[in-house]
Amino acid sequence: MGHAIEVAGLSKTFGATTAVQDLSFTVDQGRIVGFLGPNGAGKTTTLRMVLGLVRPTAGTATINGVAYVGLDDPVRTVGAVLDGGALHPGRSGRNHLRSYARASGIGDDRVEELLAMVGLTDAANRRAGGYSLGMRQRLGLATALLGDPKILILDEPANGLDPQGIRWLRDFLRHLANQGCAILVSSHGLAEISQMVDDVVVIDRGRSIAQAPLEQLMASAGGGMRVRGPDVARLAELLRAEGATVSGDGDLVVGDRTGEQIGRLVAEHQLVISELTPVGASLEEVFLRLTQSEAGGPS
Ligand SMILES: Nc1ncnc2c1ncn2[C@@H]1O[C@H](COP(=O)(O)OP(=O)(O)OP(=O)(O)O)[C@@H](O)[C@H]1O
Repeated sequence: MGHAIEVAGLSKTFGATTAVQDLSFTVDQGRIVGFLGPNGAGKTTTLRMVLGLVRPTAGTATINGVAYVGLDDPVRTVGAVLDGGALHPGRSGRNHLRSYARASGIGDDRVEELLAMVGLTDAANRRAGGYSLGMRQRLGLATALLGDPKILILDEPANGLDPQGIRWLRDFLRHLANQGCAILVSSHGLAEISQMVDDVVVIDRGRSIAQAPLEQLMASAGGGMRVRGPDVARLAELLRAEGATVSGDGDLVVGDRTGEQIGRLVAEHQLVISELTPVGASLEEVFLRLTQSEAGGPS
């Protein structure tokens, strides 16, 4: 089966500005992919190209193998929230959803189902203009999900959410992914979405600078993994034998293995360790290091 979302050699220039340059990545069913980059990196432009709102200068963006404009039933195939979900401030949350539902031939029972899913049933008759940012984000999500799409594209969904809101979003998106949804979420900060994504695509000035499962990215871009415990000397031998970078005597610092890889080796050889933790670099530092290492120019 093809990819839910596939971006291949995608580029977009606006006059002299190159917003996106030769970008390629995929999103598969059941995965949540974080699309990361500082402000102006080209995230929104990319999402808009995937959604057929901006025409690429070069390359392709497809949904289930076809361009968005060629989809038979876009509302039931892909849901998107751009701009935090634009809404009519005078309308109630329920009427907002009903108007979108009617435009797509979707019944009012689906509206009620979604209000309950995003926790807005009690606030459904209040003016959406008076909603908190978190409530507006949830109304946007509900709108995107009206057609029960299996692909979801969210531009900065965590923006402005408090920790509780971010946690709610994380659980909500994970639930959808577990049901087979493919989800692409953009963010300008890694910390905001680190708890909710499986894989990350990092872009800077329109170009991809890293693509990997989050854990792998942390292991390679961060300060490594620290291991403590009675059997670290034996573990160091084993790791060196398979070519890993290992430093330290008492505590080991392993530069290029994920926690899972080290854990497997420990289990395989029945070693005893007391601690296995990522070293030093916070998520934000990892992200800054990745984006700054590119600042010297193309390699
Ligand atoms: N319609 C447009 N006309 C001209 N330039 C544009 C247009 N849209 C985007 N750009 C430029 O393209 C670059 C990428 O912008 P884009 O909005 O895609 O970045 P972003 O990563 O989404 O950033 P942000 O998080 O700030 O929205 C920026 O330099 C921006 O000024």
